[in-house]
Amino acid sequence: MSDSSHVPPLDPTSRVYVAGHRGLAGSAVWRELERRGFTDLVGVPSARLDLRDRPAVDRFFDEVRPAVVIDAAARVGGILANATQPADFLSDNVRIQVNLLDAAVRTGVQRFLFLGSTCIYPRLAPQPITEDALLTGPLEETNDAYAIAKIAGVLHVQAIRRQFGLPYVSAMPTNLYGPGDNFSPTGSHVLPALLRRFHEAVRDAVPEVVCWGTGEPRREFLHSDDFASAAVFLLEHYDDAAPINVGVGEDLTIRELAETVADVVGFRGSIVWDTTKPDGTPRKLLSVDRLTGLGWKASIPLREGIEQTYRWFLEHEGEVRS
Ligand SMILES: NC(=O)C1=CN([C@@H]2O[C@H](COP(=O)(O)OP(=O)(O)OC[C@H]3O[C@@H](n4cnc5c(N)ncnc54)[C@H](OP(=O)(O)O)[C@@H]3O)[C@@H](O)[C@H]2O)C=CC1
Ligand SMILES: C[C@H]1O[C@H](OP(=O)(O)OP(=O)(O)OC[C@H]2O[C@@H](n3cnc4c(=O)[nH]c(N)nc43)[C@H](O)[C@@H]2O)[C@@H](O)[C@@H](O)C1=O
Repeated sequence: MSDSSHVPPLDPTSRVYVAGHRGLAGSAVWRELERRGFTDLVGVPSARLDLRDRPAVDRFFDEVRPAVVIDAAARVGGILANATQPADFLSDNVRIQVNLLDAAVRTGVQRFLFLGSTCIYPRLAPQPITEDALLTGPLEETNDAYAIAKIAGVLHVQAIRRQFGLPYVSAMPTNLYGPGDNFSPTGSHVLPALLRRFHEAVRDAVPEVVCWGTGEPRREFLHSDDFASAAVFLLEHYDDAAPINVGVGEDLTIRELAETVADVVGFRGSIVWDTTKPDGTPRKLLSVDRLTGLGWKASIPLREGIEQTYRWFLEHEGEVRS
């Protein structure tokens, strides 16, 4: 297990490259680093640096020479995007992470945080899911291609530790939400999708909202600001080959989530379940014992986080990703 005592604190003047700094997780990590006084942050939009382009990534690392890399860049999407574009999810994510990790090793990056996902764990893993459930059973079919890419990333980090002795680590966030999320009606995750759908139903006086699946699956949700706090904490307190779960350790049904979102948004109509859409994994509640054992705990209650994200959505409705 990790030994926090030998992880040196991050120097706030060191150059930190946040890959995917405009995304949900990356933008929150950026804000957290700024809040903690980091003065040399680097971020480049995908339109200027496509991380699938290996020569471009190599040139970027040669020029910029970051000391620390947080990899929050990936092709990311909800259950439908994953199920319908598996080749893109596998190919893009393998290329992005391989290019970043290889360039980091080659140019002497000191610390690297790779972000996986809870979908790396078997579909029917015992609950709550501990980190040692990895590779113990079959994956959930709706996101197996994405999961295999992420598992390759975890193994790549472990191989780098073995071969080069570098203190690179992997974190497995549970389902995230927050300001700057993707609110696409078909491509996004459930929480932003429902915020938007219920909001539009209220706005347009529609009496009925359709949600996907049976409503029975259980999910856990972590606010992106909490995630960012954990990410920086891990860079300073975690140095182990095993991936570490990042979550709250509590879940709810999708039906309960829909009712909460409806209440926050002020929707008083009926909720209908479209069972032609997939449920996905029945449950993926994380064990967060390893993380809490190091001294970190989530602090934003779900209802409060949803209210805050809805306020953000209202202020940015015209510019949200869709
Ligand atoms: N959201 C969630 O619920 C969860 C997310 N994760 C993981 O966290 C990480 C961040 O996810 P999240 O913030 O939600 O995702 P987002 O979609 O919000 O952000 C992803 C970022 O990756 C960048 N990106 C994508 N493709 C490329 C590319 N080819 N070249 C350069 N940059 C690229 C995008 O940059 P740009 O904006 O410039 O186009 C974007 O800002 C991912 O690794 C994801 O797998 C893990 C568990 C749950
Ligand atoms: C983070 C995680 O995200 C994905 O896995 P997922 O947890 O299944 O994610 P989801 O948020 O899309 O769905 C959660 C549940 O919610 C239900 N649901 C209801 N109504 C809507 C809806 O309107 N949109 C969506 N997307 N889901 C809906 C939906 O049917 C499912 O039962 C993978 O990309 C995976 O690879 C991954 O890592």
